[in-house]
Amino acid sequence: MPDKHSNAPEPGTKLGSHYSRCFGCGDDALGGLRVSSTVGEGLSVTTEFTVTDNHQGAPGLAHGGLLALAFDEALGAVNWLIGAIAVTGRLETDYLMPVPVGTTLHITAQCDGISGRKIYTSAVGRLGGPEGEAAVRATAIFIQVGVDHFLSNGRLEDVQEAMHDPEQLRAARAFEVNP
Ligand SMILES: CCCCCCCCCC(=O)SCCNC(=O)CCNC(=O)[C@H](O)C(C)(C)COP(=O)(O)OP(=O)(O)OC[C@H]1O[C@@H](n2cnc3c(N)ncnc32)[C@H](O)[C@@H]1OP(=O)(O)O
Repeated sequence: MPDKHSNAPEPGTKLGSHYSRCFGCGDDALGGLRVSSTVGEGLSVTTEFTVTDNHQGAPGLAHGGLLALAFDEALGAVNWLIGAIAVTGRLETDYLMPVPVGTTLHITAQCDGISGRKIYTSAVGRLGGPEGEAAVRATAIFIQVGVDHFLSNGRLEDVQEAMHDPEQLRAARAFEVNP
C-alpha cells in the first residue's frame, strides 16, 4: 500500500474538479456528470452520482457506460490522495442491479495497492444510502504518467487553457506534484 501524501486533504474535504472541462467532474463540460468526491478514511473517497433523465440507456434506467464514467471519476480521485498523476489503463465494471432515474449512487472508492507505476483501485456503488444495497462494483488500474503525457498527447490550446485554469493550478499546488 502506498502512503497517503503528506499534503492530502483531511477526511471530509471536498475535492474540486481536476479540470473544468472534464466530462466527469468539470463545471464547463456541457452535459457532463459534474460529480465531486469527498475524502474518506485512509486512501478512500466517496462520490455521489444522481441519475437524471439525460443519463438513460433504457427507459427509466441509467446507461451502463455513464455509470462506468462515474466510477472512473471516483476511482481516479483516489490517486490524488497519494499525489499521483495517473491515467486509467483498465476499468472493469460489474452491474449488479439496474440503477433507476432519480436515484443516487453512493460510491466508495479506495486504493488497494501499488506496483511500480500501476495503482490498483476498487469501488462499490450503493443505492438508498451509503450503506444501501450494492448496485455496481468496479476495479481499475491507473498508470502513473508524467506531465509530458498530456503535453505530448493533448491538444495544445486545451493544455494551455488548462495551465491557466485557477482550479487546476490550485489542485496541482495542493499536492505539490506540479512539475
Ligand atoms: C479529483 C481528481 C479526479 C481525477 C479523475 C480522473 C478520471 C479520468 C481518468 C481517465 O479517464 S484517463 C483517460 C483514459 N486513459 C487513457 O487515455 C490512457 C491511454 N493509454 C496510455 O496512454 C498508455 O497506454 C499508458 C500511459 C496507460 C501506458 O503506456 P506506457 O507506455 O506509459 O506504459 P507501459 O506500456 O510501459 O506500461 C507500464 C506498466 O503499466 C502496465 N499497463 C499499461 N497499460 C495497462 C493496461 N491497459 N492495463 C493494465 N496494465 C497496464 C504495463 O503492464 C506496465 O506494467 P509493469 O511495469 O508491471 O510492466
